[in-house]
Amino acid sequence: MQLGLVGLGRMGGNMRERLRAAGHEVVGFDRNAELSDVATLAELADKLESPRAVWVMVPAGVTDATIDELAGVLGEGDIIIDGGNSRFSDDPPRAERLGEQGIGYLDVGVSGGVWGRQNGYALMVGGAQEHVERLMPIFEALKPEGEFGFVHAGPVGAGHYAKMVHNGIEYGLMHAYAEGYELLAKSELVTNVPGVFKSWREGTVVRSWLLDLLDRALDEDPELAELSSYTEDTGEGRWTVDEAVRLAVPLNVITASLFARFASRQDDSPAMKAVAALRQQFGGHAVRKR
Ligand SMILES: O=C(O)[C@H](O)[C@@H](O)[C@H](O)[C@H](O)COP(=O)(O)O
Repeated sequence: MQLGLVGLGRMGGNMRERLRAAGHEVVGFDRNAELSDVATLAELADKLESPRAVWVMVPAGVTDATIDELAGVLGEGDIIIDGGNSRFSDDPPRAERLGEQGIGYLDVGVSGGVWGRQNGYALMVGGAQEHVERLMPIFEALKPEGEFGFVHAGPVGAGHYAKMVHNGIEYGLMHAYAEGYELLAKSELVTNVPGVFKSWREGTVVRSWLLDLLDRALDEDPELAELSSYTEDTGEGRWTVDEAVRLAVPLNVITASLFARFASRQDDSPAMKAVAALRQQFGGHAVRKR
């Protein structure tokens, strides 16, 4: 089938390749003319037969502006799919705005990163059944082969909600492996830390794709000596914790792993300076000066 694809960066560009390899006709647009198949969104709309489907794969900050611009060149019966990491609460107002023009909307949480082109992308979809059915050939081509990797999770917003929780789990899992790494690296007994992680890849209870990727990273740099510990986040973990607060769900592990990222950005901790100062005040305990 035909699909418009807006945003041809690391994710969108690879998705275009996977879809074309499956026989779909993809018309891609990107602000970077070198990546783009067409010069404007209007040209993209012209190249597609009605009713059109256009998948948006842009960074979360520019999604609404992109969708609004796109809505200006689409019309009744068309569908816009947002496959970026948008906050789930942005989806219903978007769907309502588009619905006033007769444009359908699906939100899709897409997981798989740069490996998706080869392994397929796990898809978590929110929206109306009739819209999901229309996009099924595209979903089939993008998803991994096999039984799993696709869910119609619920109405508009449910796809991004499922992806948000997925990413919260991702934070927690990564952090558990990371803490195990630090303890092994500090131990006086274990001399082959990369070897321990490698051995865990088969047969153990903790084998997983993230573990495989940590093994890969340790193959490249056994002591992670090249890296700084500074770790970014792009919002999904914060939204997960916001939801946990709203619903009073005790998200101990995920919250701790989010806060560990914040701590990773500090050269010095103002909070721990305050603790050191207080110990000195009440107990005369020694402090270290800078
Ligand atoms: O499932 C995935 O493919 C990843 O989760 C992907 O979506 C991305 O790498 C994260 O959004 C990074 O999120 P942070 O920047 O918050 O770690």
